[in-house]
Order: sequence, then structure tokens, then C-alpha cells
Amino acid sequence: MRVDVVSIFPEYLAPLELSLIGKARGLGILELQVHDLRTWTNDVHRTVDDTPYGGGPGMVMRPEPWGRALDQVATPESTLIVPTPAGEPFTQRVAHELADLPHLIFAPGRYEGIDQRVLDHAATRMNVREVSLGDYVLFGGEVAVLVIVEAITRLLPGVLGNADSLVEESHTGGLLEAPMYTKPAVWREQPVPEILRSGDHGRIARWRRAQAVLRTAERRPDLLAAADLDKRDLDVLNE
Ligand SMILES: NC(=O)c1ccno1
Repeated sequence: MRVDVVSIFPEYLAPLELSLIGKARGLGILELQVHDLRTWTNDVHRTVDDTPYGGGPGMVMRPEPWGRALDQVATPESTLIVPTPAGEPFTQRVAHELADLPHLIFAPGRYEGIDQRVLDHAATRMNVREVSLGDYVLFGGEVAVLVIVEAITRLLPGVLGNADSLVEESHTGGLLEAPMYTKPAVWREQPVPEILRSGDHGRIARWRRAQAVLRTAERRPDLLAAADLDKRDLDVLNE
């Protein structure tokens, strides 16, 4: 997978050189380049914003630099990802969809956002997805890019040492993951649930599933409706 990020704060994306994302880049699993939007300005002040038509507070990102940036970076295989509070919810399902694509271009906006014509023009030549991390507003989209790139990269084959880690985690199969424990067996007078030390893998799997169902029902009943529950799950909920 190739990822390009265009930002007026490229240094914000430095964490993409670290840890498992940095490892994925080193292994060639992820090809990633960060660009400074001001590269595509053509005035002495390297201007990227202006006042909004129709009035109102703040500034809007001008279309010209973005247009020239996308002209240079985009290919016929590109998908443009625009982090915005006005976007579709970014979920694990969306992360899997994006992880299957060949080329993502991230356009994190600043100020009051990017001139809408940039997105409309881009949509004439590539898929455009406006995505939201949640119902809150950030100073800009760069933090959202870090989150989205991490969520996608960990799904790429060869990045996680043990692909089984993806099977039991939250939101896989529509449920929240069960609580996890490690040594010591007792900590501050709190024992690890006995079943997890039984060695009975069938009972352990059933216990974890039951815990996931109960935790999801308690914390995210909205997810339960879409989850693929079996009769045993329903029995757990009705106990
Ligand atoms: N909620 C969001 O994803 C977001 C992106 C930029 N500002 O807020």
C-alpha cells in the first residue's frame, strides 16, 4: 500500500516514522510520503488560506495549492481521504475497506476546512471519502491521519507478528473484546478468573465470548444489534 499525506504541518506526521508503522515502512509493506502543501503555493508568502465567501469567522484553505498538489500526487488508483467532523464515522469496518486499497492520499484540513471545490473536483477523477473519528472538532486533520494510518497499517499482512491478534480484538465480529489478564495469578488480592487458568480451551473460548457479549451489551448496545449473535450468546444475555 502507498500513502501520501499533504499537510501544512508535515512535522505533525513525524510519529509515522516510529514503532510498527516505521517497521512496516522499512519492510516495504507500507510506502508513505508526507508533503508540505506550501510546496504548491506560488506567492512569496506561500499563502494557503483566505476569508470565507458569505462571511463568517476563520479562514478557508484555498483550492489552488490543493489542486496542484493532487495533480502531482494522485494516480488513477488513488482514494482521497479527508478527515472532518462532517464525515462518515471511521470504524474498524472502514479501516478494513481502506486497508484493501492500493493508494490513499490524506488531505488533513486546517482553519475552517478546505474549499469544497477541491473535493468536488477530486471526485471527478478519484474516490473521495470524508471520514470522522467522532463527534468532536480538532484543530486540524493531522491527528486524525495518525489514527487512521495506524488503524489501517496494523491490518496489512506481515505487520503484526501474530495475525491471530486481529481475530479476538474489539470490533472484530461486531463485539467488544473480553477482559485480558496476565501474571501474577493474584494481584492486590484480586485473582485472575479461575477458568482462564483451567487449561480447558473450549470453556475459555466460551467464557471470553460471553464476556464480550455482556461487555458489548453494557457499553455499546448499538453494536449488539449488528453483531452476529448465536443462541448461546442470546442465552448469556437472558441469564
Ligand atoms: N472529528 C474528526 O474526525 C475531525 C477531523 C478534524 N477535526 O475533527
